[in-house]
Amino acid sequence: MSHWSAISCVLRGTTCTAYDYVIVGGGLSGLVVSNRLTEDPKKTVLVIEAGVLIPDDKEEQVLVPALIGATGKTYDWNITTQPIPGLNNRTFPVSSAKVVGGGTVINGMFFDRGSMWDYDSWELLGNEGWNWEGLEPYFKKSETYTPPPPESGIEYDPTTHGFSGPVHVSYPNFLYPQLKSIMKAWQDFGIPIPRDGNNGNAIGGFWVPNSLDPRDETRSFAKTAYHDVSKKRSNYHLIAGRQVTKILFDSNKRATGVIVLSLALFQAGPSGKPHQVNANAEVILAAGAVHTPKLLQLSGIGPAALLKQHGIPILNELPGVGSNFQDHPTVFLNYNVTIEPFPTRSKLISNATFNAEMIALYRANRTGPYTVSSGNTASFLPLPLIAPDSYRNLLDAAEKEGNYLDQGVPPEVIKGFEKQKTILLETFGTMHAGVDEFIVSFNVAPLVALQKPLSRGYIEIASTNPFDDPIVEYRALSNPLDVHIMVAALEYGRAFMASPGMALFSPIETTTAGMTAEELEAYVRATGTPTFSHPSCTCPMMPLEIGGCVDEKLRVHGVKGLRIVDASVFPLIPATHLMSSVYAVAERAADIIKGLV
Ligand SMILES: Cc1cc2nc3c(=O)[nH]c(=O)nc-3n(C[C@H](O)[C@H](O)[C@H](O)COP(=O)(O)OP(=O)(O)OC[C@H]3O[C@@H](n4cnc5c(N)ncnc54)[C@H](O)[C@@H]3O)c2cc1C
Repeated sequence: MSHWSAISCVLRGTTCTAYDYVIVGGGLSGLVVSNRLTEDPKKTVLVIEAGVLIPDDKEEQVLVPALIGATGKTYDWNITTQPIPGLNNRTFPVSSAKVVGGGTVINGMFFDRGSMWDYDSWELLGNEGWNWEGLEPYFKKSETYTPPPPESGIEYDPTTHGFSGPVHVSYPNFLYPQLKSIMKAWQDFGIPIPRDGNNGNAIGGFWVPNSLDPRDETRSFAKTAYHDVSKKRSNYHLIAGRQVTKILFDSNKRATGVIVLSLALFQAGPSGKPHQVNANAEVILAAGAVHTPKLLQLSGIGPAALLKQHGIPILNELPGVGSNFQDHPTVFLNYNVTIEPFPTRSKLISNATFNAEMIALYRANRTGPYTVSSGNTASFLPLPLIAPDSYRNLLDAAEKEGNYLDQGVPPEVIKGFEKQKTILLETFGTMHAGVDEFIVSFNVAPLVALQKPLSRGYIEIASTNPFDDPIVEYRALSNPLDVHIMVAALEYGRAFMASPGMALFSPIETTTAGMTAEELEAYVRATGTPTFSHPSCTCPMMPLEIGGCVDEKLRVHGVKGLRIVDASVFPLIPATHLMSSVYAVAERAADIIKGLV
């Protein structure tokens, strides 16, 4: 179908057989890119999302910040990891959203950015322009930032924020008072306190805003921010509840369209005819870090051995597809807080009367603890700060050791990892890289999350059935340096909890009390998790010869008319929660596709 017949088809409002751009995945990145592309009324765009479009009247659990997690697994793919040897062969649920809006519908609304080095390291891996300077304009473009009120005492840097973008970013009008005491204790303990952690200086402890609309204290997410604007445009179509099962190519390896199916049609066999949609310009993958590699592999793009194993004809051998999998492993320290502050989130849940009063307060005035989602403070700490006496030895040992990659990893992927490792180890010895996220929440529960893992996992298809879950092999803590850093982070966290600034809570360490470093390692392996809900990096933006999947214009190596715009293109996971970075990457991707970058 030509461009002009596609236009006349969308004007009739029916689902067409062809569009200029077909976008797979209506999550965070898919909704950003489709919105920006449909700014040009001459371009037609179809977004295909496997999950549902939540009706407006069913949204309270999504919109009310303190109800995060209330939808359970309703809007998730419900995949389970493979047993993880580094975590005592335990399995875990994989955080992967399945709904229009993707992760932004169910996430913790934490809205922070990494440090400059997090993004500059992407450029060092062969991606010109992908650095802090190149991304800051897109961080700004995506947000409407509402500064904290002066009486909150929170400082901010106006030069780094955007004030007219689609996503509302603000602080809740209620801040748990204990967070101020914890922030003061961080400062007294020697943790740097930058003025605004979102201005590229995300080293130390700082206040973190949320993806929160301050006009009514509700979640601001990709559906409200981007889709609700796009849907008023006649050149924008979205189909929900349908899965893309294959990308189609012509004989010149140009992506020409996709096959769309529902599970019911798939199960109906030959009588359940799949739907084919053609793309006149490009197919754009925005299916997220778990599903983008799966779809490429099903379509004949991936490691040759894997495709052969499943009898899939090789369209384009691309060893990096599904490799380089990263996330932020986490572990809690356990404390009894003898002088417990009031309120806490636990009190909200356990005290039915107080809870009823607070939800009523929120419904009536949009104030109180129900305006708070997952939190408003975090610290990102470099290795020389948390392990001043041992960091040099740890890095020297890691440099000499092997790569701890899985057996059979293709040579290109090994080369890419070695390059990443050199960059990481060099910077781990400086104050520029946050290796440990240390949170002490409003429940005064300390948690550490490893920010820059050296362990690498992978995503692989389990079969040729597109409705089968992919194999999610985390391989978390397979590299010993990761465990050493987590143990150092626990020891540092424990020293902080015993510091004078925390005495007002009188915290008493429980399970981990008195544990040696060896015992703490066993504790991490027995109780840690592989994820902070940040799966990423599985189709990295890097040159082909070092295991990359996409080039710096986000084009899939070796084929035409196919790009990736989601969290899978990060070459290295940044030391931050991922949402604002995915927004910025998707905004930049849209400008690249428009030819503006
Ligand atoms: C529970 C949870 C909590 C989180 N908390 C935070 C937080 O507090 N702060 C923060 O910064 N980040 C957080 N994140 C991370 C952040 O939300 C994600 O990094 C971000 O949403 C990733 O965007 P994406 O576009 O790559 O993928 P997604 O937003 O996941 O979108 C991908 C979409 O593609 C669809 N899809 C997949 N395969 C197909 C197919 N074959 N056909 C059609 N559609 C398909 C999926 O259903 C999904 O909707 C959290 C994530 C989760 C899941």
